[in-house]
Amino acid sequence: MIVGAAIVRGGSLLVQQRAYPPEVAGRWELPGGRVEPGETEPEALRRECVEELGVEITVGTRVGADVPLRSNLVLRVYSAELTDPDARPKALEHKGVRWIDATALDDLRWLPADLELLPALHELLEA
Ligand SMILES: Nc1nc2c([nH]c(=O)n2[C@H]2C[C@H](O)[C@@H](COP(=O)(O)OP(=O)(O)OP(=O)(O)O)O2)c(=O)[nH]1
Repeated sequence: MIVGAAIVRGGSLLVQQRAYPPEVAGRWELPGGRVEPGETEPEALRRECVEELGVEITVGTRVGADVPLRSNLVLRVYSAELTDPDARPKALEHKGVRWIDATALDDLRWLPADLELLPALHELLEA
């Protein structure tokens, strides 16, 4: 299971730009990663956000349907907020991070699997 966090603040979504591997470097994704043995999905998201962004998040509810990835993996997204709304997420393992509003969702060069999440992300940001 791969989990992703749709972190929203004031109508904007936090996105991060992959630095590796070369095939996908420069493409955008949601913070997150693999759920390790013994972790719950929210625990994995909180760990990944500390590792990738240096921030604590509060995990909410599921966003969209599971997206199948290669080799028996699926991507499952949860809504989230910064626990401290004034925290400044940093690109610790990525090329960059950015807050985008709903109008920018469709213009980003996403990882291919994330395109399936766009309707649900629109709904989340426009709610
Ligand atoms: N974090 C994240 N991964 C995504 C998204 N969309 C998508 O296809 N993926 C894929 C890319 C990777 O193949 C996989 C997550 O790998 P990762 O490298 O971020 O995870 P990780 O830190 O746990 O690393 P590893 O143990 O797999 O090396 O999921 C997304 O929006 N966010």
